[in-house]
Amino acid sequence: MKPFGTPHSNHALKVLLLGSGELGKEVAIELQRFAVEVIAVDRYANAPAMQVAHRSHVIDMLDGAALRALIEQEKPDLVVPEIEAIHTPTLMELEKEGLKVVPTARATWLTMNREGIRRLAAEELGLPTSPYRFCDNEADYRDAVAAIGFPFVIKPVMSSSGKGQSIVRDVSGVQHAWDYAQSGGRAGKGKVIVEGFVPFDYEITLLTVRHKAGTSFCAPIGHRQEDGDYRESWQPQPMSPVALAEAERQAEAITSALGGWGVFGVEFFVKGDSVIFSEVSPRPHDTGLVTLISQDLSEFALHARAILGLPIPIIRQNGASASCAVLVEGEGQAPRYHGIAEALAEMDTQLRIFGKPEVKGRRRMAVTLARDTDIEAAKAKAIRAAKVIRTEL
Ligand SMILES: Nc1ncnc2c1ncn2[C@@H]1O[C@H](COP(=O)(O)OP(=O)(O)OP(=O)(O)O)[C@@H](O)[C@H]1O
Ligand SMILES: NCC(=O)N[C@@H]1O[C@H](COP(=O)([O-])[O-])[C@@H](O)[C@H]1O
Ligand SMILES: [Mg+2]
Repeated sequence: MKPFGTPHSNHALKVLLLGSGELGKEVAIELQRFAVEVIAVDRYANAPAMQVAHRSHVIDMLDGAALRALIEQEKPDLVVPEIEAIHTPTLMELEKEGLKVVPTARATWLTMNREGIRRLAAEELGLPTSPYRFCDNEADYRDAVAAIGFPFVIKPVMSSSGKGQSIVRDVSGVQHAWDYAQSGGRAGKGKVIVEGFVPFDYEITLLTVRHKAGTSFCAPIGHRQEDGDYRESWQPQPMSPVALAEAERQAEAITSALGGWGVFGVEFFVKGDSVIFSEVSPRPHDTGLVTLISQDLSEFALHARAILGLPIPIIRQNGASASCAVLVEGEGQAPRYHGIAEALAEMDTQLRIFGKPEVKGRRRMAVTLARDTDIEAAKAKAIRAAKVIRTEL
C-alpha cells in the first residue's frame, strides 16, 4: 500500500465505496480519520455515506460498463463494496488489470449470489447448512418444495435484508412466496433458493477480521430477525464453548476460502452444540451495528484498519450491549425526527440517524445503541429508546 496522504491532492490515498448506506457511512467516517480520500457511490443521490464522503457519484452499479468507466475515471487505490448488488464480473476483470478490491473480487462475486457462496460452503468446504435447491422456473420450484418439505424458506439468489424472502409453512403459501420472490429481489426476476427451515435455539453473526497479522474474532452477536431483516442485536451472545469453537472453525474455513483483508459477517444457526452455516458478508454486517457501542474497535474501525493493512492488536468488548433498528413505514421525503432527547435520556444510550433522504414502504432509518448490566437489560433499553422516536414524513 502506498503511504497515507492528503485528500484532494496528488498524494491522496483513495477509497471508492460501492454502496453508501448506513454501514458505508460508518466505514467512511473511520477512513476519514486517517485522511483517506473517500468517494461514495450508490444508485441514488444523498445516500448516507455520500454525506460524509469527499465526493460521490450516482450510477447503476449493476451496469458493468458504467462501473468500469467510473473506476477508470477515479483510479482508486482500493474499491470497497458495501452491498451485494454490484456487477462483480467487472470487478474481477479490473482486479486482473491491477485494481485492489476488498476483500477480493472473487469474494464479492461469490457472495453477490446465494448460489456461489452456498455451493462453496456446503459442497466444497463441507460446512453443515440447511438442505437447499436452486430453481429458476415455477415447475422446478414445485419440485424443490416437494423435495425440501414444509416449513421452508425461499429467497431470491440476489437480495439482502430479507427482500423477496418468505417462510412458507404449508401449501397455501407456496404460490404467493414464488410471486413475491420474483418481484422482491434487488435485481428483479430470476433464480431462487429454497432452503429447509432450521429450527435453531438462537442465531449469531460471528464478525471475523482477516488482517495483516492473521484472523481475529469478535465476541458472538445474537440477533432477532423479522421478515428476514434484523430488529435487535446484542453482544456477547452466550454460547457453549463447544458451539463457539465450532463457529470459529467454520468462520475460519469460509473466510480463508474467500481470502483478502477485511471484516466478514459470518451468520450461523445454533441448536445445542450444533452450528449450521447460513451465509457470509465479506464486509461489515448490519447486526454488527451494536459494535458501535459494544466494542473498541467497532466493526467499521476494524474494517478500515484491516483493509489499510494496519495492526489490530486487541478488540476490547465493553460488556452487555444491544442495538435496535428504527424502522419507518410510509411514503415521503426528508423525514423529520422527534423524541431524540427522550431517546437519549437514559445513561449509556446512543443513536445514529442515517440521513436517508426518503422512505417508500418500510426502511431502516436509524439505530439505537445501549449498554447495561446484562443482555436483557441492554436490549430493553435499546428498544425503549427506539420506541420514543417518532418520524414525520
Ligand atoms: N433456512 C433457514 N431456516 C431458518 N431461518 C432462516 C433460514 N434462512 C433464513 N432464515 C431467517 O431469515 C433471516 C434472514 O435470512 P438471510 O440472512 O439469508 O437473508 P438476507 O436477505 O441475506 O439478510 P441480510 O442481508 O440482512 O443478511 C435469518 O437471519 C434467519 O432469521
Ligand atoms: N443487510 C444488508 C444491510 O443492512 N445493508 C445496509 O443497508 C443499506 C441499504 O439500505 P436501503 O435498502 O435502506 O437503501 C446498504 O447500503 C447497507 O448499508
Ligand atoms: Mg443474513
